[in-house]
Amino acid sequence: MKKVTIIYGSTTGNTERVAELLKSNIAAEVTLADASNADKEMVQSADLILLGASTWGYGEIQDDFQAYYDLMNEDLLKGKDVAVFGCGNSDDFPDVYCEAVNLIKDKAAECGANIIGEGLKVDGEVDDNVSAIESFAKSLV
Ligand SMILES: Cc1cc2nc3c(=O)[nH]c(=O)nc-3n(C[C@H](O)[C@H](O)[C@H](O)COP(=O)(O)O)c2cc1C
Repeated sequence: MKKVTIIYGSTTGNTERVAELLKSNIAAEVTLADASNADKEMVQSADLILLGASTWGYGEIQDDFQAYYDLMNEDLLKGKDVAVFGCGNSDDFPDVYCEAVNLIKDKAAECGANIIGEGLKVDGEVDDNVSAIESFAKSLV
């Protein structure tokens, strides 16, 4: 069975909930970790890594994930398959909607990761996006 590691940053719990829904819907052995508890081994041992964060401030990466983002490098990610996800709000922040997802994807690509798909952006309430989250999960493995 494939090994998938999901690393997320979430302030009010929305991206955490998305990460849990992804875990439930991916047919793989899944390790789930908050970015503040993530370690190198869980990335090295995974066939696919999902990196997720919400966007705060004005187009900024959620705080816990920002610290992880700063540590992302070639040594960690070169040649690894990576997909990205995150929560945001397009009504209130149309110009920087889910910008964290874009920033994480760009940094992972710069670090030599193979980016899988466009990623998943969850707009507003998680409950309104469950079927899109399930479809994204199923598209990955
Ligand atoms: C002060 C504040 C700033 C925010 N800034 C952005 C933003 O720049 N872009 C965006 O798409 N969403 C923004 N949001 C919406 C959050 O990303 C959204 O509520 C998200 O679901 C939070 O996810 P979390 O609970 O995983 O942290 C902001 C929300 C607040 C309250």
